[in-house]
Amino acid sequence: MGVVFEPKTEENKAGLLEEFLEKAGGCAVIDGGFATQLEIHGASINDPLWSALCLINNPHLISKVHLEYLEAGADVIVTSSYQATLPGFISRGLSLEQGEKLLAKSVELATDARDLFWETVEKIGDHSYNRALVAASIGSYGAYLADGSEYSGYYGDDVDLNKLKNFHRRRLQVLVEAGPDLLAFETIPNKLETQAIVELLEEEDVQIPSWICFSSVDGVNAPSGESFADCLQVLNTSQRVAAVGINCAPPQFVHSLVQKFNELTRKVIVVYPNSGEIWDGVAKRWMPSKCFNDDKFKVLATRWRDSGAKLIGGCCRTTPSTIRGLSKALKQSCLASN
Ligand SMILES: C[S+](C)CC[C@H](N)C(=O)O
Ligand SMILES: N[C@@H](CCS)C(=O)O
Ligand SMILES: [Zn+2]
Repeated sequence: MGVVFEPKTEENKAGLLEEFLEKAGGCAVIDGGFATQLEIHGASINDPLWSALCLINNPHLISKVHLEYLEAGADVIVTSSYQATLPGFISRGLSLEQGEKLLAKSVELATDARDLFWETVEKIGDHSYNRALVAASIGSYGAYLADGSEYSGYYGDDVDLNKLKNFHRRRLQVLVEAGPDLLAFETIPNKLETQAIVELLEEEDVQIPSWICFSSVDGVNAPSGESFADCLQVLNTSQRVAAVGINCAPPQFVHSLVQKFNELTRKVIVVYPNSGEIWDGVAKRWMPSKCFNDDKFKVLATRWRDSGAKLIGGCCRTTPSTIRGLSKALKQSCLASN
């Protein structure tokens, strides 16, 4: 029988992630590529809103994908809000209020799927699932720009700390209000945005634990070329950041980055790389590169776990099948080491 995790009150949310990990046996599984699985089901997301387009025109598909990842063994599911932004929705002719409702809906779709799935498996009795946590996705400013800059870290000379804080503020408030268990800042590419997030979490007195994940294109530094030592120094000062790591970078970079992060932080380390394909921000498609199939991904994942990562999943171009294999491998290795 898996872990049943009691909902937390405002005052004791801070330790939620650590407690969850402990009860789950030391490591937990995150879901896989969300937009990828929407596309596999036929969603057309070649749009400035990318996967968030489905919040407008296909919310049922979002629920279906959440359920598929839960069934595959995800302990944490990430909402469909990666590229859901208020300016993005407004530029499609939606009102501010409609945009805010869509953001809240992204959390509601995930929590409803989690609750429905849990109700179903509880009836089975003997199962190995944990009651999943819902992490609200907050994509970087570069994701909103839809120009590939989440992989370059170059936002232009007119983008300063205040502009980034103002970009993130209202969406953060609305997502927090919707009541997810965690906040997942994804594909952060530079130190300036890291600073903006840390300051914003403080200014908004956010009680929900966050993870902050960077992309990486060289396997050594943040995409901007700034060192992870510099970026993590900013994060280490924040009590509100529970976990730090890497998402949507190629799998072959992850092992050495986990080792590096072990030296740079005492926070939980989270990794969910993509399949190894490279995003072409101009052509807006994934280019084949050193791709990792599910079997290779699974083997690497146990290595990431052995080197200290405690939250492990997949990002773009990974699927429920990737997560199923990874979940089996990690849960076996968690049990073996406990
Ligand atoms: C994680 S990337 C593949 C998301 C899509 C990108 N921000 C774009 O809109 O082009
Ligand atoms: N949570 C997002 C991240 C894109 S990089 C997704 O899986 O689609
Ligand atoms: Zn990704």
